[in-house]
Amino acid sequence: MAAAARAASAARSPLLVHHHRHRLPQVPSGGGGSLRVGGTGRGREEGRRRARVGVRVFARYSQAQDFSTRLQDRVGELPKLVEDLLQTSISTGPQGAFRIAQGIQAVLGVGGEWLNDLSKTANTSAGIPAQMQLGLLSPLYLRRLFERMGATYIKLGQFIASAPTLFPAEYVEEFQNCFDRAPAVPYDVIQSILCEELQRPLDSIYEYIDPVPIASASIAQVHAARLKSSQKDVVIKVLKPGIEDTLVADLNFIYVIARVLEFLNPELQRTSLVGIVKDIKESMLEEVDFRKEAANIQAFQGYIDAMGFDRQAKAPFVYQHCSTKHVLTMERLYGVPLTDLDSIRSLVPDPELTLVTALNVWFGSLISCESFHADVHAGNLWLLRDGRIGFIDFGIVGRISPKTWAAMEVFLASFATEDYDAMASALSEMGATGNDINIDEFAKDLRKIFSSIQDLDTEIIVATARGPDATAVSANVVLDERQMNALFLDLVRVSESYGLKFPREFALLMKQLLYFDRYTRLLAPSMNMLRDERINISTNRQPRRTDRFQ
Ligand SMILES: Nc1ncnc2c1ncn2[C@@H]1O[C@H](COP(=O)(O)OP(=O)(O)OP(=O)(O)O)[C@@H](O)[C@H]1O
Repeated sequence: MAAAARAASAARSPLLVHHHRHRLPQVPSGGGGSLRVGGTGRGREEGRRRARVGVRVFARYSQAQDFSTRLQDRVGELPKLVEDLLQTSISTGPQGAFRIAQGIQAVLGVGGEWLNDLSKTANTSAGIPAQMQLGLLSPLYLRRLFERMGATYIKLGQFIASAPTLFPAEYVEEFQNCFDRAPAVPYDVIQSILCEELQRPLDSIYEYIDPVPIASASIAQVHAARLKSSQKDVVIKVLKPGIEDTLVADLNFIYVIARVLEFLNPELQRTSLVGIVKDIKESMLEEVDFRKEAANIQAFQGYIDAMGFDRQAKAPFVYQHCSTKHVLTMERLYGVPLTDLDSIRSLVPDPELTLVTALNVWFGSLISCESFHADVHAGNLWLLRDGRIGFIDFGIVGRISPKTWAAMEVFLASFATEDYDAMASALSEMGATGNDINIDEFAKDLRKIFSSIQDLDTEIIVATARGPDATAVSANVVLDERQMNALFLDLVRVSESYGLKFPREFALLMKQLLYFDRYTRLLAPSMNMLRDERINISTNRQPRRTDRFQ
């Protein structure tokens, strides 16, 4: 029987490779005798039942043995792990314990919501709905938990939403809704942060500061102000108090979890979990360093000037003398979002040219600027009162490698000409993992996905044309964004089913293109953004005057 059990168990579990080294456990045998598989009638049945029990017990035992063997193999790495964890907890300080307490509170809060929702479904015959089955790990409840946990997790949620190549589609979709609005910090607190950061009396720098913020998100709060010296209108972006410590404590906590998980399960090293966490940590800490944002703004303005785009576009001027790591004072831009068609019509005679300009400036930055603006949602891309395009919020920027951009260009050209074979080849090039890909089949699947675009956007245009009222317009815009995201997720899902794995920069780029696609449907419905000869996507572009666009 032992041999039979071992053979049966080995066939099921790949973990049993080492089992010849271990003694078999004592299997409970009921009547005291040894297990028998053979025999007749009830006896044979009983024998089989016991054998099954034996196999299960054996498999569990084997897994435990296997686990401990793997741990033993890694004992040598233990000192490094302990040292790493110690250093991390020292750099976290007492804030760590405070955040754990807040975390428990958040888990209890969302746990209560889950139980409440669960009790509502208890009277129905359908059982627990699929979206609740994973408890607090279900996308909806995890998103709510992240929102309660504040800045780090909201940013993490936004990272998940922008990385369909790394996370499951349900989570990517749900985290699109990650709400980044937070209660405003009282003005007297903001005032004391400003005094401390700028090291001078505020009335020597600013003529006035509006105590009511223009915006308050999880990380920063923005106030309108006027400079004393030049009487220029500015905005002051202030990092909220305690945000950096919270971020460090949270990211250290996430790092510790990732490090321990990887120690316990070396398989995870292949998914480079710790590497991903390190990258997230780095990019988040960059976002709270406004000197980086200031540098991004200045690099972008430098690119605008160098390319002769200064009459078409601008980024806000940064006032260095009243900016620090945690305070960013910049020129106040006045304008309307690119989705506000009525206001745009009142500012420029031809909204289509506005869009052409925005596209040329942005596409040009992909190759001619050290980084590109990677968050061109309508709140960050404005038509200014003087007819120029204003780019704001350079907290998230991307950098694209020449290899990805080369494949991306072929991808965009094939998209414009609806050449799905070329698109399949370009995507295979970009996400290549060495697998053989059936390009014909892949191309057919891509055609199916992209043929849905046309229907989806017509709705938006009709709704906008008929509804002069702004709320109707924006309601449609939200719907549009979700559909576009779904489309992109489809693209990633189908590509992955062919074994492709895209770099994150591809997802970042696609997301921006989907925003631009939306603006195109709204501002220039008859224009094909990828085929229009006024729009220069190619890397062979030469710097030139672009006055003809406006
Ligand atoms: N230079 C500027 N001129 C005018 N308004 C500005 C300027 N910069 C920021 N704002 C206003 O402040 C808001 C928030 O600024 P910003 O986007 O930089 O902060 P954020 O915390 O990254 O916000 P979000 O996450 O919503 O993008 C903007 O949506 C805009 O209304």
